[in-house]
Amino acid sequence: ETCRLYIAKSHFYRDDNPKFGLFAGVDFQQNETLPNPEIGIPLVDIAVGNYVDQDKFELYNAIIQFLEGKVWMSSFAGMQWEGNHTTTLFSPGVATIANHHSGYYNIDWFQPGVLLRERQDGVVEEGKASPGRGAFTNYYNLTMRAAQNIPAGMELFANLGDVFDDDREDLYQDRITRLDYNEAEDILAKIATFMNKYEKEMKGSFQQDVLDFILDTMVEEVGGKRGKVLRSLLPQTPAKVRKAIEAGGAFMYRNQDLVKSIEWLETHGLCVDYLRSGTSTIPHAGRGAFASRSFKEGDVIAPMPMIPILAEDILDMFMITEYTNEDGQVGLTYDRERPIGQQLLLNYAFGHAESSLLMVPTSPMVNLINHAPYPNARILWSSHDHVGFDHGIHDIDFREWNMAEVDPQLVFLLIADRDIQEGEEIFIDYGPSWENAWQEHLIRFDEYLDISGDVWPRRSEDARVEFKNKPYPTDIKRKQIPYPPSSFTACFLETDTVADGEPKDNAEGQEIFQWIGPNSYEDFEGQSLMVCDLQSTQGDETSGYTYTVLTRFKGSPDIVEVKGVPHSAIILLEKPYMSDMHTFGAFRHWIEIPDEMFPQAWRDLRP
Ligand SMILES: C[S@@+](CC[C@H](N)C(=O)[O-])C[C@H]1O[C@@H](n2cnc3c(N)ncnc32)[C@H](O)[C@@H]1O
Repeated sequence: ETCRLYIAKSHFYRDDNPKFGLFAGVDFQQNETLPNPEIGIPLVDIAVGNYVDQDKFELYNAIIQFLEGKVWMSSFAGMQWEGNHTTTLFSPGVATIANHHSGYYNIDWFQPGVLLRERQDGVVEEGKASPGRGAFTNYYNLTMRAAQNIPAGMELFANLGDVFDDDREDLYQDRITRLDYNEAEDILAKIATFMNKYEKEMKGSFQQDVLDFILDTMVEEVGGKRGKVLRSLLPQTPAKVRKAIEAGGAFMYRNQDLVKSIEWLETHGLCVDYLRSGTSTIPHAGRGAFASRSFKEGDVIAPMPMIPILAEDILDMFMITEYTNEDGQVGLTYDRERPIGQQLLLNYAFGHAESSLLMVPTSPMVNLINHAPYPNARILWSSHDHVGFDHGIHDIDFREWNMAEVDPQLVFLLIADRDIQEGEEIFIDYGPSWENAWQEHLIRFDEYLDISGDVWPRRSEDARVEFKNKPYPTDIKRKQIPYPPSSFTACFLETDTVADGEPKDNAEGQEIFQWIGPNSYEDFEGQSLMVCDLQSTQGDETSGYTYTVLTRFKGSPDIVEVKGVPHSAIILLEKPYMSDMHTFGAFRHWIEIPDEMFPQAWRDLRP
């Protein structure tokens, strides 16, 4: 069977910083989505502000800085309204294990996949309570796509976004960046056109003279150190110019070692493409991971590189109050006396009762693996050097790991515990403490049923199904609230001023704008999502519905009107702290690492 994604030693691998990377096992065409749509877990209001004690501050600060390198902007998954302060997105799989290259990227987010997702059958039932409500994430279908044609064997590098690159400008001052390469590609293209055109007239060494002249002139034009950098990125002989064009440009020509052969990946890498997502076969468990091929007992189903979280209580959540100091700056107070729960990420983390260390898996689909008391798979510490594993770390207290410099290499292997058929759901044993916690949760849930009955408030996802093809109600005097009480409408808005001759203000004196995009569903981005209030609707079933909406543009206090917003650009989302995962009493427990494999040096809580 073909393996579409491998983990192997990265282009950035160094003996003192053994990084692994993600590689394409097949060709991907530009804009093609990468396999294995993932879940996203919102991290809501995680902050050092949780920990005012000075002795803890440093550790928690280090944890947060480390995590910041692993998370994404919440708007990529349309989850920016989960909380009021700082929400970030953790998405395992491709988004987390692909490295970043300052000079290049070949994958980036395909945002509409999650923003316009439809309900996944059987995960939760509309209007019905379930002990699983709020215990697993409701963000799924997160995919990345090829930003260019990617040949089989190539390492994948993610686009961290222009904002991120701008922030990093200082950091890159001595490095070659994407912008340098872009410039080099432009020059190379011009050189190639010129040389093609005059190839016949230019004999022998004359070609070289002309190339030298072009390079000298261009470098002079750019000037200084950057000019020299640019020259170093460009092929220096006519023959090399031809080769660079064949290789796909200046970057690809200089970095041919980024493309490995499939034989190399098979020998030096591990496949991370043997699991698929689906609705779990266990009631109330949410989604699950299913085998996409058969396994023999003892086979590696997937390697599981783990992200460490050095203190479990960083996931505690508290009531937050805003205050304004004398200088008018707004700050947040985390009220440690008023805990309100724990981050959803806790349910995806592996831990041990005698330790405050948690670890979250990062490879594709493995976060979907559910618990069964008689499982078909188990975890082991990896001894595969393909994924750069450091066993020395077992002997060091985790609070002394040097995370600022080196990513700790913690890798489990998921092993088949018996023969497994293609299509079977994969289970591991989450351990007795998890099982006990779940049983206690079921008892509390029965009490909930006694008091509240088997009902659950409607959610935006329910309404998304209802209004897929039918117009949203826009009656301003709404006697009845047409949407679930926890939800609000948001619109993908790119706008322009109205055409000449049309009214520029409405009856309320609000400025009017015209909706201009994004024109295709593929281009919808979380960044352009704005809270919007639907005022009126035009059109019909055949022509399609459009809406006039009120909104506020980012950073402006004024309400404005936008007309011509199509039905497909409107989405229902949950208000801050109102989605299922914020439910008070929702199930929270980490997955237990078997005692015999949990290192002694990490047991900081041992009595
Ligand atoms: C690591 S996640 C597994 C993926 C999760 N099912 C999802 O849809 O994202 C762990 C969570 O899955 C659910 N879960 C896993 N095994 C379960 C089981 N045997 N019974 C009920 N819920 C289970 C619980 O909510 C648990 O906290």
